[in-house]
Amino acid sequence: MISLNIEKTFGFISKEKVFAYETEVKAAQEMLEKGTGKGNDFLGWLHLPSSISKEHLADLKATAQVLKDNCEVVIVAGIGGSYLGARAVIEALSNSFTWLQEKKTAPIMIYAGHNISEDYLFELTEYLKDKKFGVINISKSGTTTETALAFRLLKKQCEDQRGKETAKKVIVAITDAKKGAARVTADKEGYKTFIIPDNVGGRFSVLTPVGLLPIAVAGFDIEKLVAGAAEMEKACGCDVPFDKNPAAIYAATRNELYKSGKKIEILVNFCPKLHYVSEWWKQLYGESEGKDNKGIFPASVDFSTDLHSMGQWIQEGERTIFETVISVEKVDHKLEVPFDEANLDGLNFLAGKRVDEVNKMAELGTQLAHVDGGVPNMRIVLPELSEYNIGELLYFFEKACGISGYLLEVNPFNQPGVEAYKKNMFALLNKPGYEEESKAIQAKL
Ligand SMILES: O=P(O)(O)OC[C@H]1O[C@H](O)[C@H](O)[C@@H](O)[C@@H]1O
Repeated sequence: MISLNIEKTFGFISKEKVFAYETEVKAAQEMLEKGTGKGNDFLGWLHLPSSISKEHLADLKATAQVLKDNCEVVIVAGIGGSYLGARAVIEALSNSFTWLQEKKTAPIMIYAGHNISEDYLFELTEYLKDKKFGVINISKSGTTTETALAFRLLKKQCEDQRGKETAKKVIVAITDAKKGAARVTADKEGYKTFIIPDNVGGRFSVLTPVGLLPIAVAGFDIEKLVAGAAEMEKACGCDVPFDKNPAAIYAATRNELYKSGKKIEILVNFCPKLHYVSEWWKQLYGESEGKDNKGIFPASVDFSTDLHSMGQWIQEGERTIFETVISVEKVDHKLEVPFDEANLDGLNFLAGKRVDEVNKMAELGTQLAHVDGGVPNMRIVLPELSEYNIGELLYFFEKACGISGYLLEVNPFNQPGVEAYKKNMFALLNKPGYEEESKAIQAKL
């Protein structure tokens, strides 16, 4: 089971102040449970893990098998909540060099629809020219420009290369039950589809087919992932006392730190496979809390890599930051530092030690240095990088985010600010229906 340690924040905020949140956190928990808070039509994620049926998982696994059997490469087309969860889990669990391995046990997973780079899309379509590829087209609204544009290209290429019949088999759509262009296309073309429930927002959708299908295609055990999340659903439940409830403690601690002037939270890992877990976490907290001119700014670093770049800022820059470190207790493989007779590099003091021991000392040394430098530090320990532990971690962050947003008194489940750039982009591109906006924006240029 994953665990949370907040001891290293106590030099900056007091334990009493954190525990003083107990009543407020309870109220936030009850608002989530009873659906009486802001954004209460988006609470479908709350009891999602415990409500996923065996039949649903079997359907996802069967579809994943069709893609595995018929594709060397699968493109996950989506943006924001429609791709980050899948990518976070897949990269956390995959071999670091999976796409270079000769013997493949699952299709190569590639992501698209999360940018509008012509070079990215050109190079992708070039690469796919001699590949048997399939596409998972993911969009809750079904109208997101980035994803729709990539899918238009990929659909055409898949049909041209593999024929309409095969394309129908290897293209899967995950979208709204009724609305949106992705739904219209899927129904017209006869694609296999999965529904994103109305009451689950994009950034909370990793345990819906949005995350589960790509994760299953990549060869990972979605039953264990869901079981881990369900375990955490229990551990963070409304009935669990404050001092035993990790989501409650995390939400309270970060809000108290925020009140004390720590405006930026940096999510830290010492394992590059967790890079996209941080990207997922940034969307979860950034879109949920950054509104009404409030909210902790969620940032992330990969250590020890970024200790050689951002380390200086974190150690001695403006003291408005705190860190939340994700630490992985047990690594998957064993590699010892070899003894070298000549010792030209002077590394014989490490000979015989596991590489992970060196990494763990880097981690401990960093924590002590940053705390000494004025950076409060929280620590989340994952026993190992497994489906089960990752499932726990995802739900822990989701639940804490719901509580934290209510503590901050914002609606954690909307994202009105995201529309501003879209409106301008459509006006600049003369999208039908944006005639007035087009005129207004042209006048500004
Ligand atoms: O799934 P979609 O409707 O395509 O949305 C994808 C993403 O883009 C939107 O603009 C929102 O900011 C995100 O919350 C969402 O996850």
